[in-house]
Amino acid sequence: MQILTPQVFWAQRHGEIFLRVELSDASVRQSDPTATSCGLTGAQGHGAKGDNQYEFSLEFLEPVKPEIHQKSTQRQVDIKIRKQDERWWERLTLREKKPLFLAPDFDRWLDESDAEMELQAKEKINKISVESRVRKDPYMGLKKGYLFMYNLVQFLGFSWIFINMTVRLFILGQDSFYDTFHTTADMMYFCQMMAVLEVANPLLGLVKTGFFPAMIQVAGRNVILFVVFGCLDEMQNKAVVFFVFYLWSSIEIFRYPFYMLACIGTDWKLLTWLRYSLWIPLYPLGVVAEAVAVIQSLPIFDETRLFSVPLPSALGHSLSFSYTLQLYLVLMFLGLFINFRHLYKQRQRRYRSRKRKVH
Ligand SMILES: CCCCCCCCCCCCC/C=C/C(=O)SCCNC(=O)CCNC(=O)[C@H](O)C(C)(C)COP(=O)(O)OP(=O)(O)OC[C@H]1O[C@@H](n2cnc3c(N)ncnc32)[C@H](O)[C@@H]1OP(=O)(O)O
Repeated sequence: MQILTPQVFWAQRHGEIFLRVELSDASVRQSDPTATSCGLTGAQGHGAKGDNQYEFSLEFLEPVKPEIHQKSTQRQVDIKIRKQDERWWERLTLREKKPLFLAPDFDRWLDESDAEMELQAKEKINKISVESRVRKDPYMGLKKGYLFMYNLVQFLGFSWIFINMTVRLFILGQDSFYDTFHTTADMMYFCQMMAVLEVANPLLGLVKTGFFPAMIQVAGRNVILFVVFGCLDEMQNKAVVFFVFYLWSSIEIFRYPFYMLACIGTDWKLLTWLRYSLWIPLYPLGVVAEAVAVIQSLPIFDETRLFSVPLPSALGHSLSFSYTLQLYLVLMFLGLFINFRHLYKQRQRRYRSRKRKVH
């Protein structure tokens, strides 16, 4: 019996080869696939020249995986082969001259860029279906609602402080420096007490923030606010209060709205940039302003003996709290280093992942 070659149509994607063999009602035996070739042997079916035995073999341009999916239907034989490496082939066969029985399958045909778009769309659908399969946290809405409200309250509080100080600066000029504490301290107390939640939030798994950087930030500010300014009347009308409060609030009026938008899955480019860039000048300036406040408070603590630790008479009268603050000054710069590194990494991570998303 004469053995004929069937008409074979082909198309490709980055990861697969599709072959459509024009053989109806075929009983097909697949030739043993190798890493670089595939075909059919002894296929009995109805082809272009009627009922007959058909076979073909193709030597591929690049290696393929040995497992082959083959399906014989009333109209045709479909063969799907996976490529060894997921990349676009410039042609199907090793030999540049295409065999006469081979033609493009225009029903499946895509050029490289269309196939890439199809791949991206598939990946997107897969991602969505995986996400929807992951069990939803039943308290997600509650958590997001709480975080949104927290950030909103902090945003309003710090905006009030910032606007109040800016307006007073315009109206009173330098004179406004000296009564910053009396006009804004209550609101600052409120905001900074609330900020303790920022240490609790990562512990409760509500946000991905590192516990340690948040603790350094909140504890560092609260020592300055409640101990250095809050406990010493003499410090409260010093100009340094203005600079400390102004630097704190300048970052927070951008950080909290950024978090608010994150809670509702939104991201404004400019706001994100401000949140991840403003700290570069503001954080060191803030720590310098805080250090000036601590240094100015040292003689006052020495004089007033506030928080001094009584010592046995052989060792002297008492140990001034200013020694603790001198140690704190060293910790401040250590804290600055830790948080500066943390914020730098956060910035890198944010912009690296965004770049990856764009490409
Ligand atoms: C006895 C005491 C000892 C202590 C000794 C310590 C010494 C202290 C020295 C240090 C002194 C510091 C004093 C401070 C001075 C100043 O503040 S000066 C002014 C300038 N300051 C700043 O710029 C700092 C601002 N602060 C911060 O950025 C943070 O507080 C941080 C903890 C330092 C870092 O923020 P972090 O949250 O880690 O980074 P993010 O990238 O923003 O967040 C991570 C992810 O978590 C999400 N998230 C975080 N919080 C919230 C929230 N409230 N609501 C919703 N979502 C939140 C955020 O969206 C991120 O998610 P992804 O984007 O999905 O990653």
